[in-house]
Amino acid sequence: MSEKKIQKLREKGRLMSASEIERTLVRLAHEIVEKNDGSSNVGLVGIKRRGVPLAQRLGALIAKIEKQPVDTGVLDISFYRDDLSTTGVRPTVTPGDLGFDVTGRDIVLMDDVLYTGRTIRAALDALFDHGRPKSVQLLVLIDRGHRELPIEATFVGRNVPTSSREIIEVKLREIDNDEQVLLMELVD
Ligand SMILES: O=P(O)(O)OC[C@H]1O[C@H](OP(=O)(O)OP(=O)(O)O)[C@H](O)[C@@H]1O
Ligand SMILES: O=c1cc[nH]c(=O)[nH]1
Repeated sequence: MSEKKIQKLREKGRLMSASEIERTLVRLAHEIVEKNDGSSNVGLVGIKRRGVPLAQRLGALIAKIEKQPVDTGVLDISFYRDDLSTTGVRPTVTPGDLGFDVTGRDIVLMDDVLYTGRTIRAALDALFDHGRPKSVQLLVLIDRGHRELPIEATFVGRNVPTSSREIIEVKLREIDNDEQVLLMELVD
């Protein structure tokens, strides 16, 4: 969960190309099916924004593997973030439409980058306002370390050890009109 400050960034290198992202998602789709003994009770939930295309793509891949559709939903955590002002009046949270009933389901929550874990903490709050899943697993395309909360991913596209001056930029064609993962560095 980054602070939206203007920061100068320099590209250090490309971590994943479009085809590497695609191959990684194929592997992750197989891992989800293997861990859940199929997909009949699985529901995929993408955290807005870049978790959403990941959930849609994994849904399509799993449907192809298992030959049955997979429920896929969207979680908007904007009102659940702990970086909202603590002095002002907090908005009353009304969960938006996730897309399907999560109660009793094996939910695979997903996002592009896992860093401090604060986005996922907020997402779990938001998810449980929608219902009570049987289990929640976490999938991230990139785990860059630096956790501030006891959160770990069940499925990881790639582990990328980073320094605190580095930033991972995931670009997905549905949102960014580009498809790659870049390692960036803050410039003083
Ligand atoms: O583990 P955390 O420290 O919470 O960081 C991970 C989050 O940071 C990014 O979102 P960001 O808030 O930067 O917004 P973005 O979707 O506009 O990139 C990323 O998409 C994750 O959701
Ligand atoms: O490096 C980071 C950290 C949090 N979120 C990102 O998208 N990249």
